[in-house]
Amino acid sequence: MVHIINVACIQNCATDDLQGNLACLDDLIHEAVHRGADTVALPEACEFLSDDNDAMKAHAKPLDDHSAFRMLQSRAERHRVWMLIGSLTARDENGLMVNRSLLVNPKGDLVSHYDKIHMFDAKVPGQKMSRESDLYRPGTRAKLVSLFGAVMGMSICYDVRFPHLYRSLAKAGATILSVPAAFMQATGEAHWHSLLRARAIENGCFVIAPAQTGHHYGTRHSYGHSLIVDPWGRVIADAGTEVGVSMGAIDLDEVTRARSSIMSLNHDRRFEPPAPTAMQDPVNGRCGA
Ligand SMILES: O=C(O)CNC(=O)[C@H](CS)NC(=O)CCC(=O)C(=O)O
Repeated sequence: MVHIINVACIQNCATDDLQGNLACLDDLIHEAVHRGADTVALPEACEFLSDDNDAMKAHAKPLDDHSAFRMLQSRAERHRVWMLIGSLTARDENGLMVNRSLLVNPKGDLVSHYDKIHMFDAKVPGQKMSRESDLYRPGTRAKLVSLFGAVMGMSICYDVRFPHLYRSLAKAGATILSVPAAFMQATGEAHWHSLLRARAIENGCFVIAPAQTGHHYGTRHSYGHSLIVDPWGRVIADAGTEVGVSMGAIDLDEVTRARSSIMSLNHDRRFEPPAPTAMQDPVNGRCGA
């Protein structure tokens, strides 16, 4: 097993200009390879974002007819790198739209994919209501993949708010967790670093989180700050807010070090859930008068 993996997080700002987005990604991938990356990680929805649902639907293609997928796959092969395509807007075997994360090996073969499980249906102040579930068919299975002999658990963006997903990935053997994202500016400022560091610390895992940044359209801004976090919770790469590439060396011995010091991953205990209390306000969890 390789112990050091040189990961590049690509940080871009997708719009509804597919060719422009792909040209930008192509340049950034080139830069990442030039800087010594053996693994290149791209954000969620890295190839296309539009506020027009009809444009999203028209863009969503099955993988065998997906020009962005074909282009990125060819770059993995050309540069002989592993590529985590954080996600593409695609269609499944039944023609339903999925927010799909893909791992491509250095030969250009698609090794595995993961469909985002948790749909971002949210009302953030100052933003239009987000209803991801209007467009996408949510995934129903968690996925592990092998990367240089390390086990990586896949996820996407809003999934980061559901810690039991990562617990199950770590329990099943993951030592790296991928969380590609297009996190909102407002929620990113409040939550992004904390959520990612918590997932790393509580599971003794590296977290790789390539993210989108900047102004996409209308009122939509992404937070940026693509992060790589080590299993002790140290941020080893933070891309800030510019479009670009940030690099981090993943030393898998850090997983052993963190887990042999704090063994919380092995200290889970079964317990009875608390009985619901009639006295509690179901919304705020406060005791009734
Ligand atoms: O729309 C697409 O096609 C791609 N999907 C996304 O960008 C998704 C749904 S809008 N974004 C998030 O999950 C942000 C989560 C977030 O910001 C939070 O949890 O605070």
